[in-house]
Amino acid sequence: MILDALAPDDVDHGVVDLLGTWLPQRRWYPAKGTDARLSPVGAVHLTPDVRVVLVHARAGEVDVVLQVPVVLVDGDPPAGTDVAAVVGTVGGRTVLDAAGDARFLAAWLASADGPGADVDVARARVVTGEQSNTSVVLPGADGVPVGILKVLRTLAGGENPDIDVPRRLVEAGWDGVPAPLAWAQARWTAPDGEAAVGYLGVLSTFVPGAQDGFELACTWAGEGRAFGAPAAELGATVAGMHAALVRAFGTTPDAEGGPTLARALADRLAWATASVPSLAGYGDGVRALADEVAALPDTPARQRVHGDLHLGQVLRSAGRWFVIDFEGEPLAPLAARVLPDLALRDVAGLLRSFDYAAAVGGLTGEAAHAWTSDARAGLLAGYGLADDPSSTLLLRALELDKTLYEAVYEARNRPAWAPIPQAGLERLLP
Ligand SMILES: Nc1ncnc2c1ncn2[C@@H]1O[C@H](COP(=O)(O)OP(=O)(O)O)[C@@H](O)[C@H]1O
Ligand SMILES: O=P(O)(O)O[C@H]1O[C@H](CO)[C@@H](O[C@H]2O[C@H](CO)[C@@H](O)[C@H](O)[C@H]2O)[C@H](O)[C@H]1O
Repeated sequence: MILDALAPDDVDHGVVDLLGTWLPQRRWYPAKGTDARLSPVGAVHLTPDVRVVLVHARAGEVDVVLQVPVVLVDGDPPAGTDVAAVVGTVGGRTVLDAAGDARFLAAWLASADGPGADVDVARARVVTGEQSNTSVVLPGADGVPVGILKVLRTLAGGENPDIDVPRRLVEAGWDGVPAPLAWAQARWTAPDGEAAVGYLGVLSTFVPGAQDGFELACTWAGEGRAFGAPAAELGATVAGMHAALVRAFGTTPDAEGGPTLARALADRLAWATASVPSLAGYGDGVRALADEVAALPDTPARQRVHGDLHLGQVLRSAGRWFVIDFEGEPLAPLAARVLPDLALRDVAGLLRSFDYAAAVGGLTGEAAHAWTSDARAGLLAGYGLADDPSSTLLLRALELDKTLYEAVYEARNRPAWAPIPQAGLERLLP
């Protein structure tokens, strides 16, 4: 079922007036530090008291439709209401942030598609700490977590790889991804006046006792503990994911694979240099490697891939790996993120992560080299990568491509970590 957003009414306008001060305090708000213009584009009424207000936010380069679910209660907030959940008052009704509210969660589940799950919405717990969306853990009647609902904060019409790809992987019989249990889609009028249909969120199977792969690797690196064994298991998991992606989406032969990748590398260099001009110093090295790649007689067929695979996108639980977050590189346009690509791009992403884990774990010099070499060897062996010159060259080119992306990502988001991709560039282009 697709939920239709109604045209904004007085309540929606009143809610949006309150959001000017409330939104900038949310971790997921993408226009922090700006004086964004906010206007309602519509609202999905899940019940008379629960609605999802869709808000157009514009500030500089930011031009997005945000999802703000709210619950309206008559009069003052009920006793025991978390003050952080109170957005304000509209027409004598209190407006509450609904993300973790049982009334919203029950209404959402009742409107969603998919197999569903038996959960106790009264025991919901909002996950703190992540940034781009809001995740809510939903336990069963016994209090044991069953699912995790991701409320997407920035809405987009069309396919959403973070939901569509796991759905297709599960259909293809792969169990290395948390299975989507319920998903909700809405139809709204986009700010350009066109109708848009897109996902509001997804409830996925909760992975119990999950450890974030990056935190795990950093801890092991910090303890000087070799990561080769879990890395090998991760390699096997990624190989299984790639095989399932082929079953689900097929492959696209690419007779021009070498020149295509060489052009992509040159484009990446130009893109990265535009943001971080000092990267121009690596131009000759990048171009030389691109020339080698362009001359490759053939490359593997292209297929759907994860697209932004790194250790922060994998969870480890009871000796198994699970892959999450299939949305691709957040800095790339959606159209580019859903194109078939080289499966080795995902392997290269994980190789880069080992450099990060070693650095964040505090390893330097020979100790860092030994730790990453062991993890790299484990991953490649587990993945089953042929040890031939063509694969080695492709992998090096894809690692270089990712490292250029990371140099821009770190310059924009975490300048203190910029030395990590910088060291990667030195290693890849000696
Ligand atoms: N299926 C799951 N089971 C258990 N924990 C999960 C699951 N999916 C996500 N998480 C936890 O929630 C966090 C945020 O999930 P993620 O998909 O990365 O959200 P976002 O897109 O907002 O960054 C993850 O880092 C992980 O710790
Ligand atoms: O997780 P996202 O999809 O938001 O990906 C972005 O952020 C990542 C950082 O959170 C970034 O990953 C880089 O840092 C990781 C350590 O924090 C490291 O493990 C990765 O190898 C490294 O690329 C990712 O590039 C970016 O798209």
